[in-house]
Amino acid sequence: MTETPNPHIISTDTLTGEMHPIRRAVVALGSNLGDRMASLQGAVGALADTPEVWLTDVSAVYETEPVDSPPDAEKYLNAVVLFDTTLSAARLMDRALAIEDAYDRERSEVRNAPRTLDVDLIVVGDRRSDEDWLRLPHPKAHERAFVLQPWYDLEPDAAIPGVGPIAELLEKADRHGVARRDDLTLDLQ
Ligand SMILES: Nc1ncnc2c1ncn2[C@@H]1O[C@H](COP(=O)(O)OP(=O)(O)OP(=O)(O)O)[C@@H](O)[C@H]1O
Ligand SMILES: Nc1nc2c(c(=O)[nH]1)N=C(CO)CN2
Repeated sequence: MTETPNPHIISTDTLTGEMHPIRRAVVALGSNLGDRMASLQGAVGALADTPEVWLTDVSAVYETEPVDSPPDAEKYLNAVVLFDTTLSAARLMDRALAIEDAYDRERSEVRNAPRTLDVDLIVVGDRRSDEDWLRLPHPKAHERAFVLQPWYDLEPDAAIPGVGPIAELLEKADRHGVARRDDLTLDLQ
């Protein structure tokens, strides 16, 4: 793992010249197709290798019943990754999509079709966005136990900006079918 930088660092985007302060980000990973652990670990490694991204923590792995999915969908493995970054949310979104593509993610017309890898941006500092290509905070994170539970394990006092503390959200969420797999672990790298 790379060392977390001084929190007062501000980086200048080499293309746009924009200045970005360092921000905390939470990314949720999911896989229910192929070698699920290999995809999740690959995504953690790819995030760790991203310039201007400094991983701070990776959660336990949870095996979860598919939510809002086709009837034959297999169980997911889910985890969350926490990091500091000076990248803009737009660049993080590009990076998330590129990491999914690197793990053979197919984009199907079927809603919530099985996928080798899903990389969702949950929060990026207090950035808000309501564009189709970038919604922040993630519009479904507040009701998804497969996101809230692994995040809560790492940061019980965290909150989703503009929504509320994750401890309260988790109490209201349906935790059925969300099982911690202590036999599976992801390396921070
Ligand atoms: N916070 C976000 N995280 C990830 N993708 C996002 C986000 N906001 C918008 N998107 C857009 O959503 C598209 C990816 O949708 P995808 O098919 O992966 O959604 P999904 O993961 O199936 O659904 P869900 O949003 O329910 O998790 C991308 O084009 C991406 O730009
Ligand atoms: N358990 C679980 N269910 C899901 C998941 C997921 O990651 N885990 N992702 C989905 C689409 O993003 C739809 N349903």
